[in-house]
Amino acid sequence: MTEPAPTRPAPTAPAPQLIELSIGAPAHGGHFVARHEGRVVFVRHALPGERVLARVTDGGADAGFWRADTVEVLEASADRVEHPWAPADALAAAKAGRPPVGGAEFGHIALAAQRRLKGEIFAEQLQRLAKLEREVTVEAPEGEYDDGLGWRTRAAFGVGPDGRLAMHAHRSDELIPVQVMPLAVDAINDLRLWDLDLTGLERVEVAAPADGSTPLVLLVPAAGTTPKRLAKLAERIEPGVSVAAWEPESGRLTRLRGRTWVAETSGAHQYRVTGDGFWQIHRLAPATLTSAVMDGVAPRAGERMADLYAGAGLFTARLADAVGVTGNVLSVEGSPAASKDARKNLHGFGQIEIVQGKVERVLRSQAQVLDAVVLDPPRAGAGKAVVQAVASRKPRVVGYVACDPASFARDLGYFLQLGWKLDSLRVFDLYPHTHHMESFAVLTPGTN
Ligand SMILES: C[S@@+](CC[C@H](N)C(=O)[O-])C[C@H]1O[C@@H](n2cnc3c(N)ncnc32)[C@H](O)[C@@H]1O
Repeated sequence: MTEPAPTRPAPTAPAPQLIELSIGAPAHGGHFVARHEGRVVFVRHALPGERVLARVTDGGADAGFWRADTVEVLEASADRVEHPWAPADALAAAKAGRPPVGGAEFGHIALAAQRRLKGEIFAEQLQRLAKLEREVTVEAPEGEYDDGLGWRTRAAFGVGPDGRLAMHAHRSDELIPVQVMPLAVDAINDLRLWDLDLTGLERVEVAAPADGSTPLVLLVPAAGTTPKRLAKLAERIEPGVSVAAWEPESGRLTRLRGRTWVAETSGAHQYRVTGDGFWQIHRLAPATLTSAVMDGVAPRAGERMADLYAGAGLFTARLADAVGVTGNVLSVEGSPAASKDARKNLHGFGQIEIVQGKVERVLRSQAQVLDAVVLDPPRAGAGKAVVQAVASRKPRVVGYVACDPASFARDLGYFLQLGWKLDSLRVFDLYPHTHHMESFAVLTPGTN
């Protein structure tokens, strides 16, 4: 089952506040399916086979389904463990009379069971959306800590009305104070942002490269905050860290101290990533995914390739190394800032053509023949038009990196309809303690 679309008709009558439920299968989106008087309830913070008391967070007499958060476990699964992060622990939060923060909704599940459940969810999406039966095993990235913590090189925080560091509850505007975030790398926690009075900010975002190079703190000002106040705030942040003011609506990025970008490393390459530009979040993701892409697509010297949704050029550089000076890599990225970074990062390669623009438009305007294509779209996936445009270039192989099993399965369905087959699929647990996962599929022309 898939997480339902966010918009539903407004309920006209209130649901009971607390209900007792028997928990069934996992559903995509971090929920588990239960039924109450015949109605489907999507329950968070539970486990299959459990009996729980849950608070209805979204429901009404005429609603097609309800949502609920577990507040007490009446019969626990053997896979239930102590949550590693108190603000995200639903049971502790219920006792304290507040909702849990989002971002670690699988923390109550043993890591091995998290991966097993993710495999089941992925397989269900394949079966439902691509009509493909396949068992899915979820791999831990090589070098992962055994507690699955300390992986996030990027973190975004809110600021509470008292000026303290906070995070949002799931699907809510409510801000819950937070301190140490155990999912983050040490360099983020070492900043001790929770000690600061952040009044005047709406949000703080931190990027801390896995190789230990200088972190960047982005201060997102609340309306009316003066440049003087931002400069004062920047002074209070640990020395040796870059600080910039960032206004997401205008895209304006103002240097307050150090640089407005971080230097990331993957293999022999260095990448500049400006502001909130995209970089894979797990400290091991760049190596894990690059190695999967290179093994799966096996680029050959002299080939013509495309790296679509290329970001700062993580895969482009490695593909260019492999095809060499007689080959060619078309690197397409939609964000002007990320594309500018890619231009800087890849300027040493004569065989790379960087194009800034939407993939769907660029593919329409370029008639280049392609031997192989790598695509790594955002959560919404590539969509039918891009799949058709890619397949029409008749590449020998397509490598599809995906962070959402539902949009991937939908796009895979389009490839299958066009006479392509799924050669191999790897799913990686690059978001431990959350319901998210990352996958890499190798697709080739021909039928399964
Ligand atoms: C999941 S990230 C992958 C980036 C890169 N492959 C990496 O691993 O670092 C997706 C990228 O696609 C870009 N993007 C989103 N929609 C796009 C579109 N329609 N056309 C081109 N790029 C797009 C985003 O700006 C983002 O950089």
